[in-house]
Amino acid sequence: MEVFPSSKHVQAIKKPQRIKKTGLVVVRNMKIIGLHCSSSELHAGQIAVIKHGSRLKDCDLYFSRKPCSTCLKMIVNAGVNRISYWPSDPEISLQPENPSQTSLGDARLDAKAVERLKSNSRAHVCVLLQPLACYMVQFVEETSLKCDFAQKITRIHPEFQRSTFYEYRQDRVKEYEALFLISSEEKHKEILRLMGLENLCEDPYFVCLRQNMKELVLVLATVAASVPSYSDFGFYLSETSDDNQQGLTQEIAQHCIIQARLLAYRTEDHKIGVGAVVWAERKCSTLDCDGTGSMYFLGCGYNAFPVGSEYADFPHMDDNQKDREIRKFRYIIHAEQNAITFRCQEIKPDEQSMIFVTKCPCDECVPLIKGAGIKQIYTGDMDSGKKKADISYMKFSQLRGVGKYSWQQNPRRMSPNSTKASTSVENGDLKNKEEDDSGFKSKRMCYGERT
Ligand SMILES: O=c1ccn([C@H]2C[C@H](O)[C@@H](COP(=O)(O)OP(=O)(O)OP(=O)(O)O)O2)c(=O)[nH]1
Repeated sequence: MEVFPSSKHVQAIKKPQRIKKTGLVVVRNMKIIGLHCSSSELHAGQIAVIKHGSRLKDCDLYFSRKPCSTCLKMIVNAGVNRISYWPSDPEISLQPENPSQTSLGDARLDAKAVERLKSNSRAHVCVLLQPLACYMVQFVEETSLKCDFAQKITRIHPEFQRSTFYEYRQDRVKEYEALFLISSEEKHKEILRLMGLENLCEDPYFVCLRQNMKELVLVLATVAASVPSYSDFGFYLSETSDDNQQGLTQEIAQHCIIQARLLAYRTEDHKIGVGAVVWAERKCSTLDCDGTGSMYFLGCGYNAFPVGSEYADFPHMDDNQKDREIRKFRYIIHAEQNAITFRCQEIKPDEQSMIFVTKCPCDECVPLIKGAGIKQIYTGDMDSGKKKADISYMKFSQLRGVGKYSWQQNPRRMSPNSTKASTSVENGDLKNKEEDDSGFKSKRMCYGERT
């Protein structure tokens, strides 16, 4: 969340600030009800209080940094159940070279106050960092290379398959390591001690902790590399879309589809994981106190059997297995279906709502998305037009009235000389040929940034 891209509007009015952001996930009864990100004015915990108020009672909060005393006192006061945090530099930085205005002395005082609040609060404040399952990194690597987004690039640029993918991943690893890890082991230990985590400073606990943190960063980077800003690929309005609407920037669209890809790993279908995230864009920008800007989270889901069912309750067979009676399709709840069922807010008809889904929505889901009032779909369309015995993907291309942003090569760049290119729709924007040519020069433009 903390790497949620700023909207163009925000970038234009605010000078870029070197603030290390904090991400926060709010969970109630095992369901995500909020995804937040600190802004230049507010910390993530403060944003959660503004957005959820006393509804935070009994919620579990997951912070990407240990919250400061200002945030902690308010969320403890709201009656949260558990606060978990990433064991690196806390919200008020304890790194001496940090350019923030707070002095190291103040940061130490705050760390002490946080410890006091922690020991006197009913909420359980802890580090939740389990070792990854065996082969998880390898599994994520293989499935990332096979996912619809990487596959579509590979069809046109076969070199992407391995070498370029790994180059992309390496760039992401560097970016995320700078954000989430402390390179010096000694400095990391010192910070852990100041945060009251001296028990993690001894080996083998310290080595294991750093190893787990590195592996998680690698998983995140691998998933992110499967939806890269590669060549002229991006989410562009499908030819069959009749909507002339404003799409998101490529950066935001890619960020949200990466969230969906991460969710897909929670699947209960051992053959394929599908993830879906629903966001909406607020009309009134005065309410944008969250680091996610005018975007706010509505819901998310992944493909799984009905809530409460056990592994052996339902069949797990697929289309390739002969006996139709014992196939999974009549039982499994699709990612979009879970996202819509467990949404935490209403879908407002006058606002732009959008679903990000890792697989082309099937014939069960297409009418559901439209009926729910979702205005845009961001997805891969590799399965579009496939007719199978139990699950088909015929309705997506026929869908009207919903903006379909499919992962593809920029349609205008594919035929720069054709007359169609001069009036084609890029993320809903009608542009003339002059603007179009400037898009070739500017990477931002060709990725469909809004102007
Ligand atoms: O819009 C959709 C479509 C499918 N799914 C899930 C349901 C199911 O768990 C899986 C089915 O995917 P698919 O159609 O690709 O079938 P498969 O299991 O991969 O079998 P096949 O080999 O026939 O492609 O994807 C969704 O969550 N949303």
